Amino acid sequence: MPIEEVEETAEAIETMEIRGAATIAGAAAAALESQAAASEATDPEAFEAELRAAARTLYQTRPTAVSLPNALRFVLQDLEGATVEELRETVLTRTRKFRADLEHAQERLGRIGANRLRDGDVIMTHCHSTDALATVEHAVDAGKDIEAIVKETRPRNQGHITAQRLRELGVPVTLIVDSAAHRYLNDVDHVLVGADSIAADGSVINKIGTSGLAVNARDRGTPIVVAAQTIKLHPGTLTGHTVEIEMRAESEVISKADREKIGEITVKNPAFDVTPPRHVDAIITERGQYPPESIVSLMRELYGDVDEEPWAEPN
Ligand SMILES: O=P(O)(O)OC[C@H]1O[C@H](OP(=O)(O)O)[C@H](O)[C@@H]1O
Repeated sequence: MPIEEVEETAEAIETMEIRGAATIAGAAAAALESQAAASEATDPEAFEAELRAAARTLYQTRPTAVSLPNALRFVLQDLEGATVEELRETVLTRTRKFRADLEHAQERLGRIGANRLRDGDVIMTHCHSTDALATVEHAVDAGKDIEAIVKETRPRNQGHITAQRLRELGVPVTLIVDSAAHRYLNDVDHVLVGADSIAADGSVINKIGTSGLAVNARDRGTPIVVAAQTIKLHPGTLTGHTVEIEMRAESEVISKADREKIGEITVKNPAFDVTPPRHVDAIITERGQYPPESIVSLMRELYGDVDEEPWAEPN
């Protein structure tokens, strides 16, 4: 049985109290760290079984952001240690490293992404991405004036979080409903979004509405830039796996009362969509800027072919 803190983290990820691909990964690593620190296992097998159970609880929360399994894999792959204490030390060292790397990567990605933004540029955002905002923060720190048109991002309105963070950076914000994006793209220099997963062919899996925005941006000739640390690279897609798109509750889209008033309808609420590489101009990572079609080389270098899940129950 995982400790209470792991259960609480899993619940918070599921209900989106903890959300955003990078934040989810950091929280999952922190939960594994707590599990390892609190474990009272007396033999290595029991300790590893506890960690695997904790990882499974975290893994089952949301299916699309690959940063979550990438975090779990970083911590649990090929665990080394002959005693519980050695194993605990390995896990604690890895979880701390993972969390520190996460912060450094975002900082570095931000510095690289800021090079694309020029003084006076207007960006359009979709959803709330800490990686995307890191690029704006670095541009602002470098003294550039940036303005933002922020899509509200139905149904959960994460655009409000983006608007608030941008205001904290002193960036002037215009909030629009999602369907107004095409109208305002003429005023925009870059569409700037994050990612939950990036597939080997360079497809970007991000908040529902990203692919439509990218099509509109192409129509208007506005570049679309994706800010995504390398923990968003989905190594399973190297071996033919597809990225599962999370379907969320109907209640996020329509209230029970409204639904009953309308009569018999089907409601669908996919949380993400897939933007093909031809609609993406650049993917900014902490390792540099990549055309989407060449991201596969970075994926292979960093992850190789990953097929196993180190948190699976042993046969
Ligand atoms: O890792 P960072 O850049 O913060 O966020 C990446 C992505 O995670 C979010 O998903 P959700 O709101 O958790 O469904 C958005 O789709 C956002 O673009």
